[in-house]
Amino acid sequence: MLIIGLTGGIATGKSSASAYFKSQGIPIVDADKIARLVVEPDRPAYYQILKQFGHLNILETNSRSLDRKRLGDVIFTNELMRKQLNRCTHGYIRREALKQLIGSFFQFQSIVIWDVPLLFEVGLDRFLSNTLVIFCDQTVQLDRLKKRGDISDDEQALKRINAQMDLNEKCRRARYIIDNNSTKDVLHKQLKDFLTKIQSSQVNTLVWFVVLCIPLALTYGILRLWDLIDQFKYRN
Ligand SMILES: CC(C)(COP(=O)(O)OP(=O)(O)OC[C@H]1O[C@@H](n2cnc3c(N)ncnc32)[C@H](O)[C@@H]1O)[C@@H](O)C(=O)NCCC(=O)NCCS
Ligand SMILES: Nc1ncnc2c1ncn2[C@@H]1O[C@H](COP(=O)(O)OP(=O)(O)OP(=O)(O)O)[C@@H](O)[C@H]1O
Repeated sequence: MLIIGLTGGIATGKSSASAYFKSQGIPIVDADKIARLVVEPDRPAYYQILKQFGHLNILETNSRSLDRKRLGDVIFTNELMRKQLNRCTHGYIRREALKQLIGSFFQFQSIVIWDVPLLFEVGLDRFLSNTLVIFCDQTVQLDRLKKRGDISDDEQALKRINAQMDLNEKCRRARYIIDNNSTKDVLHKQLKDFLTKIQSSQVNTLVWFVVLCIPLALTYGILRLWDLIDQFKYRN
């Protein structure tokens, strides 16, 4: 199974690229989605966040859920707190992502897209030979970030952009780059060409399937057990 690490800057078009890949029948392991899942009330990461940030009013008014806007405002203006939040969440995000990747392997998928905004920041590129960066100029990025609605001014938007590795540096480290300065149609055309190129370079995966079957099944079992132990530990 070919795992393609998809990344970019905030609002450069990762989700738009993922949506295209999904429309082509390719499974997506989405780190942003997983990050939402692992902080739902009563999950272990939820309790860790409450312990670290509970004094900062980070719950929604009439529910036990995290107020994501408020937590975002806190961590995108404070590097130390951002690192603390990463420590509370990243281990759980990695574990869930690994489970989903193994799940795709056992569904005989030949390609999986792993959409990880912080792929280079957390060093995941060391394990992936196929990394794809969705790039656009910073003026376009700022414009798209503000148009999306949750951020109103340049200062706030720049804080979010600067909370990540410089996009040009990500492009330097990537194996493939897609320029998303133009329309979505142009983006889709480039992604189509990318898929054609990558599919033609695939080797026969049957041998790998046989070799990896047992170790991956064991890893999956261990990850499930680890989840159960964590749930039990935090509930009591
Ligand atoms: C801060 C939170 C609550 C804001 O939630 P919100 O719904 O407003 O934004 P969302 O989760 O959709 O993220 C939007 C984008 O922000 C950027 N981003 C998110 N977290 C981080 C971070 N810790 N550092 C730098 N950039 C980040 C990414 O580009 C992401 O695509 C949320 O992003 C979060 O829990 N972040 C910590 C987990 C994490 O690192 N997620 C990124 C996936 S690895
Ligand atoms: N080529 C394009 N033309 C016009 N709008 C675009 C294009 N690509 C993306 N957008 C828009 O820009 C915004 C950001 O795109 P998208 O959500 O795909 O980025 P992202 O990298 O996944 O963002 P995040 O880092 O927040 O998860 C969205 O509103 C999207 O519809």
